Amino acid sequence: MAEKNIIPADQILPNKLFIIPLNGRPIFPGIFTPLMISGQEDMEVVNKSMESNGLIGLALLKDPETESPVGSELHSVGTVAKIVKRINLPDGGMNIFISTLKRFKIKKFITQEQPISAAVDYLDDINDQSDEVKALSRALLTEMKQLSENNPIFSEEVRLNMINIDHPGKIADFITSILNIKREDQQRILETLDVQQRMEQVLIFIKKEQELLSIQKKIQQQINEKIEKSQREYFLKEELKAIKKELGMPVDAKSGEYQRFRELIDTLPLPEEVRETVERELEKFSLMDPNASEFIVTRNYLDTVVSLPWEEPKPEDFELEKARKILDADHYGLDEVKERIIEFLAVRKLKKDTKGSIICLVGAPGVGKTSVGKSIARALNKQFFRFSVGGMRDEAEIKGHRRTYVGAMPGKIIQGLKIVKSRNPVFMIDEIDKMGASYQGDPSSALLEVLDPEQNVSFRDNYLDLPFDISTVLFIVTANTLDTIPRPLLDRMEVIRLSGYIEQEKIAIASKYIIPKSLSRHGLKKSQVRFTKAALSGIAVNYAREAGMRNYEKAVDKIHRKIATRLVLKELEPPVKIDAADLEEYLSKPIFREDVKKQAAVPGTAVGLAWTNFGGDILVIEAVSNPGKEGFRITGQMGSVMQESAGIAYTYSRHIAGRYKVDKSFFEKNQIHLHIPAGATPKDGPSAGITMTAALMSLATGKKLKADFAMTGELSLVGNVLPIGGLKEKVIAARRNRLKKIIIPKPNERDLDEIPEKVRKGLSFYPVERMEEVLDLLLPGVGTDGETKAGTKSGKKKGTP
Ligand SMILES: Nc1ncnc2c1ncn2[C@@H]1O[C@H](COP(=O)(O)OP(=O)(O)OP(=O)(O)O)[C@@H](O)[C@H]1O
Repeated sequence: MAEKNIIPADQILPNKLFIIPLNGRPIFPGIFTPLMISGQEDMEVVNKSMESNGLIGLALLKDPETESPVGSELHSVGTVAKIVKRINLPDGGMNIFISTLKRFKIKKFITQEQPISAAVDYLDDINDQSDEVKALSRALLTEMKQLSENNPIFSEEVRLNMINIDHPGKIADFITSILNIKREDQQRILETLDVQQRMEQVLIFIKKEQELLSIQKKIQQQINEKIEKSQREYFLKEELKAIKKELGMPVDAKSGEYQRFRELIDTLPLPEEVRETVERELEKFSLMDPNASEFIVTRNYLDTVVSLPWEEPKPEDFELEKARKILDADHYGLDEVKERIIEFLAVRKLKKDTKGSIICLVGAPGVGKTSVGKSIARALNKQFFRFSVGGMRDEAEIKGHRRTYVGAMPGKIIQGLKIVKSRNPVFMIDEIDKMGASYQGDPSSALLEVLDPEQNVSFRDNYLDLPFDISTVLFIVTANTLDTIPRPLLDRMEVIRLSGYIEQEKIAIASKYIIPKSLSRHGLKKSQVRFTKAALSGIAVNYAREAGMRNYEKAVDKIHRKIATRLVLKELEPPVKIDAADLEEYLSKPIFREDVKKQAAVPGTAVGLAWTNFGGDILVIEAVSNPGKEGFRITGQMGSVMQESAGIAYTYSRHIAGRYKVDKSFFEKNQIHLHIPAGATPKDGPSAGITMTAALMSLATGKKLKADFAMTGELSLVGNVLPIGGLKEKVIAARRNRLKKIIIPKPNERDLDEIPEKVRKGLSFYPVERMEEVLDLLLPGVGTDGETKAGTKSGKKKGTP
């Protein structure tokens, strides 16, 4: 205790002190710090005190802005300091190092004006030994430690300093002096002599500081994260760019695309008008924001333009012999078709000018139109592209939409060229006979533009809006019938007919082409399945009696599918033999069981031959009578021409009835009903005239017509038999249905030459000029002699026995 009161001689503190006003913050006792002295009066104070004891008083100005302060403007509690070192600065100022010793309180000013001097009392800490103070100082130290750990401002040195301070009051003083607190608060702490109170105040400030610090940290962290993220992205992007550059890849999507377009436009042989437009578009593209919707539109447009085959096509190079071989290899029969195609190709080779050639392949579904088209492409060594215009109502499908429409696309022609990447491909346009028209324009006129050699040199697609020469494209169009093809289109085409197959041909096509193709489609080997000839013929007769091969192909596929399943399930052992008797098991009951001859075995029925979109077909016409009022009724979806034809048949039958021993009142006392079964299929045309008359006459006479006969021919009102179309198809149909005797109009006799020998074989043809001749053949001996024979020279059997 005695030791504590011993004070070093140089620290015996005087009652009177010169005072230096501080405008910053108060300086607490127990601190060693530099202090800048700039005012003249203050320097004088320093000098004076240096000459005596070296002690000065430091007191805080109440208002930091005070210019030349007087004593009363100072806080009354200050700190006495010992000047340790004085350094005079070259600019006339002064820097002193001071060690602060103790608090004082101004009792009275000796001089109010500067240099201010005052009589002072020194103040001691009070209440600094209690347990609370000890606890508080521990708490202070802990808090401070935490604070300094989280904040680099409180350096290591400061931390050490604190640990070495043993006096509780000094700990509080030291912490206050380094905390970031307002000067007034600091002054208040300076004035607090009760150590416990002082410490409590300081603790609050530490807490505030900690809060501040944690907020600061949070902000700092957020900023760091943001910076880090953007920096990270930036660096990654830069790195990616560098990698791409190294690999020679485009550096960003847009510039990559731009570069690609640029290179292509520079190298492609574009016509002048095209080049100008494309350059303009590319310029626009380069200035566009990649996120703008227009950007995609322009990019797609440029992409379409540069993807088109602008290069002049190489001259056609094919050998006729080779072409023939390819056609032969791909197709069975079709000799006439192949011949026509070879002729067409020969002219092409001689003429060198390949512009404006259009082949139109007409025939029933499945007769091989598509496959012939593909074969032509193969023979000419050209790309093949096929699209259908069936049901098309909008000309934009052919000519494209204007680019102003959302989702606009080029038409089929340009799309096709883009796909085949060749200027002289074969384009097959299917179902040209089924094109529609609507308010969206007439696709047939657009097609005319495409096909017309005068116009297609500079074909202009709406989307592209640039001329493109498509005259080097070889167009092949297909149709089931020529009737509905617009005349101007038809005039420009070279029509080649495929007329359908007879049983023998179907069997040959099936075994050579359809079955091998179907086998490989079903993963079967040739050695695993064997069809007998009877089976092949059974399919043709009972399941696929139409002109083409479609249903035949489907039937074969069905059989193969089932075989494949059974082989996998090990229900069958290869090789599997398919005979006629097995067909029902694989294909269920036959579709065509009923024999035509049986259908037509009652009076009032007659077998006609028809020619529809599905090829040639047979037509059984039925008539019945009911006693009652006279009348005539027709059913069976007849078109208007056919209805007229029926009317003529009725009138003419009535007219000649008397000559065939028909009761005079038969037509007056009976209602006659004429019907064509398969009523769901629309039928039209005049060629059933003689058949309807034959049916009515059979009804009227009550006699069956002679079996085995089929017929076709238009009937005029006075009984002449007029020529018809599609004879070949009709004959094929008759043969398919095993009808051997065919009555045809005499003028059609010349068409018989077109019918291949193998089709005609075994058939008899009866060319006729008059209806009476027909009836002579079908109802022999019924007509009154003399009258019926009138004018008959023909009606004789003609054909190959
Ligand atoms: N003479 C033939 N020689 C070889 N295979 C043929 C012959 N005729 C038709 N085929 C085959 O018959 C199937 C049907 O022919 P394709 O698809 O060419 O008929 P299509 O006339 O184009 O029919 P659609 O009018 O329905 O398009 C094909 O598998 C085809 O190879």
